[in-house]
Amino acid sequence: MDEFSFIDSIKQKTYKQSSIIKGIGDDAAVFRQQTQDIVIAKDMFVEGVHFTNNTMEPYHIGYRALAANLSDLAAMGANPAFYLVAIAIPKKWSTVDLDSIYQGMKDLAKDYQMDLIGGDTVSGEELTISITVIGYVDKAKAWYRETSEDNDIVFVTGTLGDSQAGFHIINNPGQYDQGEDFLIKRHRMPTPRIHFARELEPISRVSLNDISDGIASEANEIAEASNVCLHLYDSDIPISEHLRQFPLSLQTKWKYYGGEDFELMGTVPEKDWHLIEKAAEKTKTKLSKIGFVSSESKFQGQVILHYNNDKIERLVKNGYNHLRR
Ligand SMILES: Nc1ncnc2c1ncn2[C@@H]1O[C@H](COP(=O)(O)OP(=O)(O)OP(=O)(O)O)[C@@H](O)[C@H]1O
Ligand SMILES: Cc1ncc(C[n+]2csc(CCOP(=O)(O)O)c2C)c(N)n1
Ligand SMILES: [Mg+2]
Ligand SMILES: [Mg+2]
Ligand SMILES: [Mg+2]
Repeated sequence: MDEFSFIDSIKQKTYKQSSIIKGIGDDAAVFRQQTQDIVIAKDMFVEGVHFTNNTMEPYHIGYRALAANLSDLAAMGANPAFYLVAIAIPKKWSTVDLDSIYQGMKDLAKDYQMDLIGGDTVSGEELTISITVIGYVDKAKAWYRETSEDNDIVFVTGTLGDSQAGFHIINNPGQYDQGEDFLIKRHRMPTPRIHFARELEPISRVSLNDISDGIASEANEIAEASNVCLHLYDSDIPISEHLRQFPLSLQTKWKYYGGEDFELMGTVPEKDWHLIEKAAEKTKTKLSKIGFVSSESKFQGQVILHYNNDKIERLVKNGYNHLRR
């Protein structure tokens, strides 16, 4: 295999998006846009940091890398259209492995009619994939973290902590007999909540964030950006039945600080709560009300956790942090 036949092998023969003018094959891609706002995000996926040859098969590497990127488009409310893939490939990876990585991306991209329109290929020491995703929202309909207000309802999709539980099971084989496949799949093939997020478009205001580093981190990002306090009820944080087999200390650690669940959390005015419920119903997405927003100055920019016994404490930004030394 050489670089050019590799590129040829990943190139789509046809494109699904009608706005594409030039896809793979020149110095850059070209698409034409007139009426909507364009949303762009990038996330990297690195061997030894996000996966090892023990935690993921090549197919999962591609799937999970694109899923994380799509999750950011979901958090903006965007409709995905294009992706570009830069990949650094160590010598030990075979053509078959690379095909599987791209098949993982392709299968997920198909669910959203996305086209691969470019990228870059280099050799490297660790497998590294950097994806850029591009999508659209109606004019001025992207959802931002800084729009949360007093009395909003705080919500989250899905269940939290599953991905880290799956990661733990992969690393401790044979020790758990319940929900193994479910939890491991949540780690390897998370579902970006695009369909749910797209249904929110009629709502006047939603503050939205995807959960890549753990809800403790993402809830604080909304609180800080909006200068409000997010109050969360510990007993309302949704976890799967399979997470309950683990010691409480691990359940707590994973649901708040685990990350890589790629669920969405956000806040919405009380009057629009029924619209969020409708979006969840229509897209068969699990939805939980987990708290409320206050603007009291004492707790501005903070997240407060409420326990059943009326005890409260600050939930600090202790999620996954790449640069914490
Ligand atoms: N090295 C960088 N250079 C330029 N901008 C960056 C860089 N790293 C992050 N950003 C920007 O900083 C903002 C926050 O990025 P961050 O990666 O924390 O968000 P995220 O993708 O939602 O989280 P995660 O990476 O955990 O999925 C985004 O606007 C992102 O584009
Ligand atoms: C081999 C291996 N070691 C550790 C982890 C855990 N992990 C890596 S990155 C991340 C947060 C999200 O990253 P990002 O901020 O880049 O989206 C988490 C929880 C893993 N998945 N695989
Ligand atoms: Mg990022
Ligand atoms: Mg994000
Ligand atoms: Mg991200």
